[in-house]
Formats: sequence, structure tokens, C-alpha cells
Amino acid sequence: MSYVNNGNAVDLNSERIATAVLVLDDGTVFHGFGIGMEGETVGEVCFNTSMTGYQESLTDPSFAGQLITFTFPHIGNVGFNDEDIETSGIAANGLIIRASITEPANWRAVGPLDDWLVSRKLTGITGVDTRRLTHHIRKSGAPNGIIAHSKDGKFDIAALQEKAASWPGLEGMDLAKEVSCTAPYEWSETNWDSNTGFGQQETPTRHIVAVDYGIKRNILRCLAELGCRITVVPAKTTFDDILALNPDGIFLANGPGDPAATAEYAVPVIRKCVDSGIPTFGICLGHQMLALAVGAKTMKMHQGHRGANQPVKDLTTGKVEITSQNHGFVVTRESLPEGVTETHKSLFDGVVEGIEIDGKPVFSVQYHPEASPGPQDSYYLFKRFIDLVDRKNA
Ligand SMILES: NC(=O)CC[C@H](N)C(=O)O
Repeated sequence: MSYVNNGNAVDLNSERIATAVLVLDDGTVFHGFGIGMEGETVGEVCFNTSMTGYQESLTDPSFAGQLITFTFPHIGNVGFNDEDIETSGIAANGLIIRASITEPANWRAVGPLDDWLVSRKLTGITGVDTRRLTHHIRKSGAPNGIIAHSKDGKFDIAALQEKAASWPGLEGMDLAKEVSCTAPYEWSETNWDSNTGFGQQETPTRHIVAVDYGIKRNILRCLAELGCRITVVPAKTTFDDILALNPDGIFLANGPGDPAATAEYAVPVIRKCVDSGIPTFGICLGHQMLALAVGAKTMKMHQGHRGANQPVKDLTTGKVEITSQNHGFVVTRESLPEGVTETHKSLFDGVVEGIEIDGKPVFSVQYHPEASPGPQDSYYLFKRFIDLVDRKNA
């Protein structure tokens, strides 16, 4: 089959065979060119507006169950390296990009992105009109979709649509338990430096227990950098087992899926963390589950926040910060009960971006102060957490 440009694909070399398709659950089809592993991958199709950091996004466990559309057209042009990785485990299900991947041009690159995609068993598609796709998502909400990549260019579109349509969708899906570690481990790596690479912690003075619902490595590095010894524990760890580790503070990680789907195991444990008076800090999924634990509600957003230029106002100081974000669920303002204060608000669409529990050393944010990728304006939140720990220990 020779590829006929039907207005969907942007690589105009019409002699090339279309070796991949993206089929949405409503039957919309985008033809393009396969990258990464041959095969099929299904998930919710979201879009991410970050211009940099594609490796960090693709390895962020919070993207489990999702096919990422990068709105920035040139993805892959700095190849891959072995450092910008947020997990070696499950993360994004696939990627959708516009321009063909060029040869890597970066001093840190160890090879072309395509090789890395294959090594991670990731399937993707290039040549997609990502502006049209993003417009579709903005209008109709995030659809389920499937990417099929086959060198022979033969696709059964009806069967692919059926697979996309029968995927259950992220609402109600519990993925935190799928991506979590299965046994506790210690973390001691600190921030990256262009001369020396990642550092190693020397004399930590506080002990933080981080509950892993899909934790990004850079969160652990930020905590280690500030003098925390960290024990990472699985998502289903009981409160008694957390307490037995004698933590000075508890960290509730980011993670994929619907926060409400963790109601059986994470939410009741987090309720006990709040009641214990141990300083507790949550990021993204951790924030959403903390809100559920104190009686608030979450809902799926029509359009998630995914990108590295999202303005947020810290309502406690009046300062505006530019943040890195990746969420498709949100805590609803009207459900916030008495005793819970909204501390941060999105300046894009006004949704709740942070809360604190009155009279308790407990707070959380919906966005990503660890960046990776993205701006570091919100790094102060880690210091706010450490201050709470130190005040408690004083
Ligand atoms: N980054 C995250 O922790 C994401 C939280 C949740 N899965 C959401 O999509 O809203």
C-alpha cells in the first residue's frame, strides 16, 4: 500500500508507506509513521504542551494508561540519555508526535530516541497533525485511542476502533497499585549537576517515609538534597507499618489513575496520617487522595493540565509561580469541608491547586514542585515541608 496523504499526516513525502495509525474510540483516524516497537498500544489520549523533557514525561508513572500527544512539533531531537528517567518501571503507554525524529543533537545524547523507545517497548506514531488532534481533545474531552505500528502498513481500522472503544477508560481505574514498588527501599541520590552528575547524600538528619503510588525519582532527589533519609514503601503499606519506621515526615506520591479508586487502601491510611500529627506532604495523586481522606471529592476534568508553563497563585503569599503539571482529575472546590483551606489556585482555569489542613502540619499541591521537566519556581514547597518537620522535632 502506498501512502496517500489525506490531510492528516504532515510528512508530505507521499512515497512513504503509512506504517502507523492512531484510531480514536469515535472512529477518527490519523495516519502516520511508526516509531519505537511494532505492535499496538491503547490508552487515553492526552496532550502535553511542554517544549522539553520528553524523556521525563514518557517515564513519569503518572502517565500510565495514557498516550501522550506532544504539542511541540520537534520531539526526539536531543536523542536519549540514561539520566533523565523518572522510573524504570511502567509509565506512558505510547507517544504521538508531529515531525519525524531527527538525528540527536545534544552533548548528553547516547543514541537516537527511536532506539530508546524500542528498548522501553514503547510504540508511537509521527506525522500526526497534532494541532488537529489537540483541538479535538479540547472540544470533546480526552478520548480513548489506540496506536498501531506495523511495517507492512496493513491495518484493520474497524477492529482497532473496537479495541479503543472497549478500553475501560481512566475514570474508576486504579493504577497506583500497578506502578508502585512491591517492597520498601532506601533512597540516597541527590540532584543532578552538569559537571558531576547525580550526587549522593552524606549526613541526612530527618527520616521521611515516602508512600509510592507512582513516585518520580526527582521528588526523592529533592527530599534527599534537603537532608532527608528516605524510605520508600509500597502503596498498600498500612499506617502501623509506616509508624513502625518512626518517620519525622510522611510524603504522599504522585501517581496514575483515578484517585477515588484508591478508596479501599490509600485513603484510610492517609486519614490516619492526618490524625497522627506527623508532618505530611502530598503531590498530585497524593494531594487528591489527601483531599478524599478529609472528606472532599475529586472529579475527572474535561481537559487536564499537562505542561510546563501553568500559572498558579499561592493564596497564602499572593505570589504567582509557573508550574509543571500533569493531572486529569481535580479536587472540587465546593466539596472542601470546614477545616481544609485552599492554598493554591490555577490561573488558567481557576481550579484548586493546593490545600492545607487547619491546625495540622499537613498540606498538598496538585502540581509538580520537583519539575522534571519544567520550571523550578515551586521548589520552596519542599522547604515548607522540611520546616514543618523541623518545627515538630524542635
Ligand atoms: N501526576 C499525578 O499524580 C496525576 C494524578 C491523577 N492520576 C490525575 O491524573 O489527576
